[in-house]
Amino acid sequence: MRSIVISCGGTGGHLTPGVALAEGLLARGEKRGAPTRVTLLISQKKIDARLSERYPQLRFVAVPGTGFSWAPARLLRCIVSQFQGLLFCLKLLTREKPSVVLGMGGFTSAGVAVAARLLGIPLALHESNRVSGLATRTLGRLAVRVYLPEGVRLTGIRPTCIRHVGLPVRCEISPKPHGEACAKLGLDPKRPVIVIFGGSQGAGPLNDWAEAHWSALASEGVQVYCVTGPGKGEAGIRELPLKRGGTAETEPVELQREVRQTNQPATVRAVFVPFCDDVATLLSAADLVVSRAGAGTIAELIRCATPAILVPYPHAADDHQRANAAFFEKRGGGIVIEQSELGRLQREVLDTIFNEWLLHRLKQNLRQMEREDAISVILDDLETLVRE
Ligand SMILES: CC(=O)N[C@H]1[C@@H](OP(=O)(O)OP(=O)(O)OC[C@H]2O[C@@H](n3ccc(=O)[nH]c3=O)[C@H](O)[C@@H]2O)O[C@H](CO)[C@@H](O)[C@@H]1O
Repeated sequence: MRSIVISCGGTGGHLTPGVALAEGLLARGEKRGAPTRVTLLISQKKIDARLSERYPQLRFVAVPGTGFSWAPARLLRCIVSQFQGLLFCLKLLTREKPSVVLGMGGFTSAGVAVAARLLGIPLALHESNRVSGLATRTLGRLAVRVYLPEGVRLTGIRPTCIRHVGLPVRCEISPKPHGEACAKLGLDPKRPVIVIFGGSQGAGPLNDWAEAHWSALASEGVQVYCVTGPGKGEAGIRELPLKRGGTAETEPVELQREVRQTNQPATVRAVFVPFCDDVATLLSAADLVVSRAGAGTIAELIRCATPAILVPYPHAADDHQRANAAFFEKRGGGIVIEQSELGRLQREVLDTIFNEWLLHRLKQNLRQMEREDAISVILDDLETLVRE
């Protein structure tokens, strides 16, 4: 394949699978001595800039465009910016002449998909969620290939265009030794760790829950590591002194300056950070994760075999997070709690994190869940499409 344009902007959940495919293409090109020119289209949102700066070896281009909304002012902004995005993509595709365009869903896919169609460039779309998004539903008819998660159907698309395949996960996401991961995060590997993770934007209700409950968890000896999301929550380290029996006192102590070097810290710690650049370490340190049910997070939990309690975002488009979470629970990777039921989350966390048999069982199930290499499946298929 000479050149490809991958549209993957808007959220971390769209961008990181695009990065995973781009890394796969670069590796293939190097092995074959025939590099593919990869261009990743992202949005102008801060989260895209934050994530993409970690991959200087890849070529990112920010494209105009905002998400769809029925609110009149935002709808107008969406129409104008999508038109600007279409003009931008027409110019870019005319210049680049890619062999294929791949859209990973989301609002940044619209302009480039229409531009590809107008210029006669084959278009493929990838859907990561268990309910197809607006972009896949509307643009699917323009595509020669639509990749859907296992068992997901989409009406109005020719069945011969559909391939079922999972979410491409970046090569850096793989399980690391638990002790090393804890040490990297400043946590004690001998004590249970719960990670709270709200996806690329963070989740206010999960952050609030972590603030309200970290000291109760610490008093049971459980450490908390909460990724609040950029611009959300209050970063810092909170600690409770240890009692003799190993559980903590109930009065928090301030420990913002000192990071203890000993293997046996005399306190139980809760760490709050706005963003995490090393998700493999984060998930490898966790005995249990409490998170939103974004497709990206779920695929990474599976890759690292980390059990989770999922709290789906109740306002996600077409309620796709509930569908993602239900599938994960059905496969035995963890359990689902509704946001309206956060009152029982502490009990669920303690019951699960101290139940070694259950954690072991969930890990075993997670290891059974990833059966294929999504990157190879998609890249092989795209190469076939281009040859045809
Ligand atoms: C609120 C909402 O509608 N979110 C959607 C958004 O996901 P959103 O971006 O919120 O979350 P996902 O869980 O899908 O993916 C997040 C990605 O960002 C990375 N990351 C996140 C935080 C961090 O500190 N560091 C970091 O690297 C994660 O490792 C992961 O690769 O798109 C997904 C894919 O269509 C959907 O499934 C989600 O429902």
